[in-house]
Amino acid sequence: MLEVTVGTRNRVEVRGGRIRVVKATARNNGWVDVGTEPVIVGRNSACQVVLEDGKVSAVHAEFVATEHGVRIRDLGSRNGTFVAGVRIADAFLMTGTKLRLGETEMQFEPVRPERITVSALPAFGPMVAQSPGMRTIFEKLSKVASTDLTVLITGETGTGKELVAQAVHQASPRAKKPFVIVDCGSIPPTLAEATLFGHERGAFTGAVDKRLSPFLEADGGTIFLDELGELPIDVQPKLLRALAERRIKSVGGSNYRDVDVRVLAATRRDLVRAVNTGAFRSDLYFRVAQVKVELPALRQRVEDIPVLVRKMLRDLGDEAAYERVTNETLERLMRHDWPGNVRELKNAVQVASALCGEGEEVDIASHLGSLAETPQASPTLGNGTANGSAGSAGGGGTGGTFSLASFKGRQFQEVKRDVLARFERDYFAALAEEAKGNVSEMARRAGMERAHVRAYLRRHGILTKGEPSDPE
Ligand SMILES: Nc1ncnc2c1ncn2[C@@H]1O[C@H](COP(=O)(O)OP(=O)(O)OP(=O)(O)O)[C@@H](O)[C@H]1O
Repeated sequence: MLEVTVGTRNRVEVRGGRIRVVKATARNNGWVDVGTEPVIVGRNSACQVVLEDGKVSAVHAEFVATEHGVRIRDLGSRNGTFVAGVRIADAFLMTGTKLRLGETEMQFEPVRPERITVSALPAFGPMVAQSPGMRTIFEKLSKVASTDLTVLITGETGTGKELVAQAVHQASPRAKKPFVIVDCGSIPPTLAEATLFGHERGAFTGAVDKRLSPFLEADGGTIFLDELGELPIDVQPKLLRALAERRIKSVGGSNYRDVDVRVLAATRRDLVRAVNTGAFRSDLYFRVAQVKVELPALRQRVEDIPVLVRKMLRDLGDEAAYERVTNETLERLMRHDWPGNVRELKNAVQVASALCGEGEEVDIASHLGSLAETPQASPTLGNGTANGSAGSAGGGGTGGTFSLASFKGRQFQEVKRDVLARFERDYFAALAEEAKGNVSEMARRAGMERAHVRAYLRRHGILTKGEPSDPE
């Protein structure tokens, strides 16, 4: 059994370095240290190292200290980033080397001694981790939580961006005030301003009622701007002004109102790259990214899997079941590539825990990918299958029966997968009917997150036509 470390603040070693411009003009010609906070180099005046070079992009490259050395990442620049004469997208710098950005030559050297020790925390709010990367993030979050700094959280789907935002709010002095989520990805472009800042009755065709701004709903608390990268470009300057001046005016309103909110934002998109393509305003980017938190994909931190599994079983009220998760299962989980990240793991743990009998092995590895968008499952079960219908092993709302004869000669895991798929389809079809297709209501009744419910609906082709009756 792999052991789980749950303890107090510990130390993590990262390898830092320093960079300086050796040729061409730069506002800062001295050495700039590269630590665990990213250093952005580019032409934009908000960059930490500003290069006055027409061949350099607004935000060109980023440097940050990691356990593997200083990571240099090209941020989608037009003319590229070169390390020792080789164009790179992403690289780790371990030894002194020459860099070129546009026509500017730079130099990198590792710090002496090479390793910087930073504090790290094994947990933050409901989140747990074992990997040095996540523990360093928890340490950073624990420091910024008490401030009013704006935090930009990035990461693939299911890495925990919303959970981080909630945890920061909970750990902040604003915890007793509202936490309001605005999903910028689902705002129709024409309604973006009215959705963000509210509108008066009759302000435009269709504005039959007055609508309060989420900034006012969150007064004294925190607003979480999810999928910020999807915000239409024409509303971006208005958001920037609202953040800078801390006041807003509703569409059709005549007065500004002061707002007291802490802003957290998240995006799956690489926003800094969107700055270079012109899809996202650089001034808004730097305003929102006062603190940047980049959540690694689960496949990049597989050592977190055992502690996550244990925590998930604990949340399900059965931490003792961790003893029934074999090393083989954990190893299989660690080899999986996790397209759905922690959400996919949580789903597999929930299903495995629900299906395993008393004292049986918790077979999480058999339920991987159950959130992936796969075509309809279970071709061999239910009504109209080639198999007879002797005996029933469940059966659901759509009236099919599972054929015991169809189990014969087939491997246990395969049959179990089929039965489960059939159960999922019947369960969600019945739920959709009951909740009249309202995804929020379905999520409430099922005790699941909306994203999960949507994934199951898509997987089984239920309400695929844009979830028409879902008012979200
Ligand atoms: N470190 C963690 N510890 C425990 N649970 C976690 C952790 N990270 C994520 N989760 C769980 O994984 C699921 C997905 O997390 P969340 O919704 O925050 O992801 P997200 O990055 O916002 O996803 P998306 O981009 O798809 O909206 C949630 O159920 C959350 O509780």
